[in-house]
Amino acid sequence: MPDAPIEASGLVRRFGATVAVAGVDLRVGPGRVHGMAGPNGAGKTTLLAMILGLVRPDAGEVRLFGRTHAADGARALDGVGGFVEAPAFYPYLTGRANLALLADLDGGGARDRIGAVLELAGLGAAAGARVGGYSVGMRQRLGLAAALLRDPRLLILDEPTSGLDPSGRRDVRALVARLAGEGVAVLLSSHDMDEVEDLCDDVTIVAGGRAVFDGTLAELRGRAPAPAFRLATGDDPAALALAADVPGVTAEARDDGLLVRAPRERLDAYVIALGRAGVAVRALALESSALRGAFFALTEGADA
Ligand SMILES: Nc1ncnc2c1ncn2[C@@H]1O[C@H](COP(=O)(O)OP(=O)(O)OP(=O)(O)O)[C@@H](O)[C@H]1O
Repeated sequence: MPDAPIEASGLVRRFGATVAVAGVDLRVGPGRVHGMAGPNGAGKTTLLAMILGLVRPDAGEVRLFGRTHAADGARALDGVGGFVEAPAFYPYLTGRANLALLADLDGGGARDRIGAVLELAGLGAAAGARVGGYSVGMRQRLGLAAALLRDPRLLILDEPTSGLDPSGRRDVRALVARLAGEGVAVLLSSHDMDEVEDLCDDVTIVAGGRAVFDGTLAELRGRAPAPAFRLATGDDPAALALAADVPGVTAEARDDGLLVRAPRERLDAYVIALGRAGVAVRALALESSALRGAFFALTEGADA
């Protein structure tokens, strides 16, 4: 069996008295999109930085396609592209010139790929403008273009859609899905469980420097509590009483209506029961998705 794009075990990293990462294992297979989610300060960026060889672990080992930073030096990053935190560029140079500098450092065929990666990242039109004038989203796109210059088989992205507007997020998600379809392994961190749900095959949820969940998206869904909905009716006390009669549905009164927890098919039964009982449904909106519920259940109370 060929070596996995990422095989990391027992990773630990301290900063003074702070234990940023307290013993994490991670495996990412080819063509998989692996999400790393967790609250602020959970240790996501430190983990990605250790995997990219930017931060040295106090304990544990990272193997990228079987190579280690300690034994293989810069060669450990052959076939690996990515960035942690916001990607940095020269503001007085154009996007294209910044990529040309990086391509010269990388060598190989990187120079020939500049035009193509600018297009892929949706920056074709802005390639000739100085980076100093770029928006946060455009810098993010340039970071992605830079990561793609290396024609990676493994892409490591720290919050790649932060700072992007909805259409930018959609573009980046489509690009990640397309690359994964071509066999590229992608490890990305995200605060957005909807994005993780949309994009990822596998998920590691980190809290307080530990992996509190590591598995497939389907397994995470299996652990998820029922989603929550906000419900406004013509008669909340009657609706509350009716909820007790529908199996699988729980409801509680809130200042602005009711909060109802139920799997979707049970929710349908409840809404039909409300109609039959003459209770008007004025508004029904998703408050928290099942996956967000799982995220909160796993990370609440963790020392993050
Ligand atoms: N260079 C550093 N020096 C000191 N402490 C650090 C350093 N880098 C990270 N930390 C600390 O390590 C912990 C984990 O930080 P990290 O940035 O890895 O978390 P994160 O999950 O990426 O958070 P966020 O979602 O806010 O980006 C935090 O308590 C942070 O303050």
